[in-house]
Amino acid sequence: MLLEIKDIHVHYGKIAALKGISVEVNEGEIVTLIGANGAGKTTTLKTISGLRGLSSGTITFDGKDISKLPGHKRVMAGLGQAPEGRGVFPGMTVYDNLLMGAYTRSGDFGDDLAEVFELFPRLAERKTQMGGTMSGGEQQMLAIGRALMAKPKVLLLDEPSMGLAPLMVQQIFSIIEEINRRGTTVLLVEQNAQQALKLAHRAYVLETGKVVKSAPAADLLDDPDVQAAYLGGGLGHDAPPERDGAESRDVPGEQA
Ligand SMILES: Nc1ncnc2c1ncn2[C@@H]1O[C@H](COP(=O)(O)OP(=O)(O)OP(=O)(O)O)[C@@H](O)[C@H]1O
Repeated sequence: MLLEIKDIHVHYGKIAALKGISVEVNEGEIVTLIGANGAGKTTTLKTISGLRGLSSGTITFDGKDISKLPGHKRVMAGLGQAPEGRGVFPGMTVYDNLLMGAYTRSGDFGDDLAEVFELFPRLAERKTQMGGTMSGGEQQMLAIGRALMAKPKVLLLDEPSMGLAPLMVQQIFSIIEEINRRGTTVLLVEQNAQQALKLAHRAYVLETGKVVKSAPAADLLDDPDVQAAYLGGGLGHDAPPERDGAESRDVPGEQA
């Protein structure tokens, strides 16, 4: 197992946000955490990346206990993050934003930059544009591209679909699938349960700081409780996900 979160408890002051969450991520998987607002999804991700401290429990990554490691050392160990709200540096160019993602590395990263531009042709076109003037979807691409520049083993994604038009959500999700196909493990937090369950291999459902279900994502798409609570009251799903990623490299230039 590549990443194991075991029985973590996290507090904001006296408020218990996570009450014993356990999540496992195997190498090569896309795992998603879904749940209502306030369930603890973002807090789980922040705790894994080191932005929040634990009250108890352990986080093991690549065989090592990283529970007490500072955030930048977790990035160096191979945990990359595209945070909620994207965190793009608004006054820096797209190119410089991407270089910031490689700050933990030494040596040549030209090949990685070329790969990011291949995955996101839009970023290549807009290299010299200021990050803050990019559209919402483009900023999401930039945040993911920047995280990839650290060459992560696991990519942590916090609500990449937030605020984006459906077509842009499709594009971002097909690129995430392609990134995974090329070898990066993904832990995805999503409000958009339908899309997340179509993309992921396995999923955990969080409610008020606890895991209430975990199963293969396809099973949860068919689960009546999950449909009622998170999938628009049983609208169900349509076509199965594209798993070959064939279309993800020549994404048409849509605005969010
Ligand atoms: N900085 C904070 N201070 C106090 N309480 C917080 C803070 N951040 C989160 N919480 C609380 O912790 C709980 C979990 O929040 P979290 O943001 O992890 O949920 P979430 O599942 O990601 O929700 P959303 O989908 O709305 O982002 C909520 O009750 C929230 O109010």
